[in-house]
This record gives sequence, C-alpha cells and structure tokens, in this order.
Amino acid sequence: MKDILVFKHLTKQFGKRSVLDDLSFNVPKGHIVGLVGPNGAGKSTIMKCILGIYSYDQGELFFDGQRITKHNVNEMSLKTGALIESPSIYPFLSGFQHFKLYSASKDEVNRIVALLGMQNYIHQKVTGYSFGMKQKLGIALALINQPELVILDEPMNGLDLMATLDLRNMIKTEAAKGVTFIVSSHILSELEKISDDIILINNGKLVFQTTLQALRGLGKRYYLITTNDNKRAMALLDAKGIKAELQQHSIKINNSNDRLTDSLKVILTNDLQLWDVSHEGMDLESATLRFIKGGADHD
Ligand SMILES: Nc1ncnc2c1ncn2[C@@H]1O[C@H](COP(=O)(O)OP(=O)(O)OP(=O)(O)O)[C@@H](O)[C@H]1O
Repeated sequence: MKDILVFKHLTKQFGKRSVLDDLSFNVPKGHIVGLVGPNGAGKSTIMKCILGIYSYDQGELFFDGQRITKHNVNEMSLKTGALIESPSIYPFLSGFQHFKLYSASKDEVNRIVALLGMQNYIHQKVTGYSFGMKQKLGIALALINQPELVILDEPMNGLDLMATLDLRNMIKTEAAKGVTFIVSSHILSELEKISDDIILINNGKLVFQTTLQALRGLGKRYYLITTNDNKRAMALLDAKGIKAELQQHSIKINNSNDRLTDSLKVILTNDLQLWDVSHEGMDLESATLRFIKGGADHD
C-alpha cells in the first residue's frame, strides 16, 4: 500500500534538547493512525513538523512520495487539514461564516455540518458556543477543503458522548473514501475504536508502529468462559489437566485454540450450560503501559 507520509530519521531540537530523535515511521494512505505517547513525548511536535509550523533539523519527510522541504511545505499544507491545540476561530462570526472564509463549497459545508451534527447552531455567533461546539467547528474546518490528510490533535477533548460518536463516524466515513487521518489522543479506548494503526512515541523516539490487529495479538491471550456452574466446570477441567483460573463470574483459560476446543468439549459433554465465551487480547492501554514502562507485564 502507498504511504502518504514517510518520516526518515527525523530529528528536531529545541536548543540542545532533541525533542524528536531519529524518528522513522510511515503513514499508509487511507488509514486512520492513532498517535500515542505520554505528555511531552513529541506528538504535537510531529504534527507541527508535518504542517511546516516547525522546521526539522535532520532527516527527511516525504508527502505522497515527494520530499518536503521549507521551500515546498506550503504545497503539502494545501492538501492537509488540521486541528492543533485550540481551533483558530473568530467569536463574532457564525460557524457558517467561518466556512466562507475558507471558501468552501456550499454542498461540502452542508455535508460536513450534517456529518458532525452541527445544524442547530451553525448560523449562531461562535461567542455563544460551548467548548465542545467550538471543538467541533475546529474539526469541521480541518475537513472542509477536501484534504488528503487530516491531522487532529486531541479532537475528543470536550466532546460529549453523542459528539464523540459523530466524530468517530465522520472519521470512518472520510477514511473509507481514501482520506488519511493522524489522530492523537490520551483517550486510548476511543482511539482504539477508530485506528487502523498505532504509533507509540516516548521521549521523541518511536517505541513501536503496529496495526491494531497485531497489537491485540501481543502478549498473553486468554479466553473467558462462563457456565451455569463455574466451580464444577473448574473441577472437570482440572481433572483433564487443563490449567484454568476461577474468576468472579468466569473461568480464565490461557493461550491456544486447542485449549479452547478441549475446554469446551469438557463443558459440553458434562451437561453444563455454556453461557458465554469471550477472548481477551492486549488492549492499547496495557500495550502502552507495558512498552512505556520497559517491558513490565501488565496484561
Ligand atoms: N516551542 C517549543 N520550545 C521549546 N520546547 C518545546 C516547544 N514545543 C514543544 N517543546 C518541548 O518538546 C517536548 C514535546 O512536546 P509536545 O508538545 O510535542 O509533546 P506531546 O506529546 O504533544 O505532549 P502532550 O501529550 O502533553 O500534548 C516537550 O518536552 C516540550 O516541552
């Protein structure tokens, strides 16, 4: 798959301090990439380097195969929409008037407004908007000129449940049409719901880049089985030499599919009712903790 963005050994310093340190990663076209890392890791700096707000000191940055330098960075920003920190908005204009400033087409404005559920207040002055309404306007402005790449720094900040759902659906809808997203957030459970890939940064260095699917396969995996009599099921599994752990409402079985098949056979051939089987893989929060804390097993 083609990459829209490639970082090659990028280094950014503030004074003598390397804030991005020999950073290499790639962003596949049409993917939703979650950018994760502790406070001060370098996420916003990465976004600002892509947007040309910050220059970088060493390394190379490619957009759609073309090397980006300070001479052509504006070309790339025309194809990119962004919400970084708080949105730049004018309090005495309405949301709708903001779109006019960006000379967006009326059809596109209506489409984005509907996607983000902003119809009820788009003609009101922004001075009367709540924090979340302003945040939505900032997101809408990032999208309005049909960008190829959208960069959203903490977009879920201040959004209520419905607005978060609208944002999630909007990102997925646009990505399905080929738009690429880089989204940073400390709300890992939300990022996990939308991302195809995860890039974890710490101290300006790449910790890992992985697909979300591969991340779920990392570390130990468990199956949780619930029956009408977990204690009896435990005793039967034990008699068959299957190692399991009795939990409050279920039985936890380690590892492989063979174990799952064997366990289910024991349960079903002994007149127990099977109420639930679920799979527990690694989630983004445990992966982040595990890799940031240097290999401690938190799953
Ligand atoms: N303009 C600047 N001048 C000096 N240092 C800066 C500047 N911008 C960022 N930094 C430093 O670079 C490091 C990375 O900051 P950055 O804002 O990229 O982190 P972040 O991962 O986005 O953090 P957070 O999750 O807290 O938003 C921090 O140590 C920060 O203090």
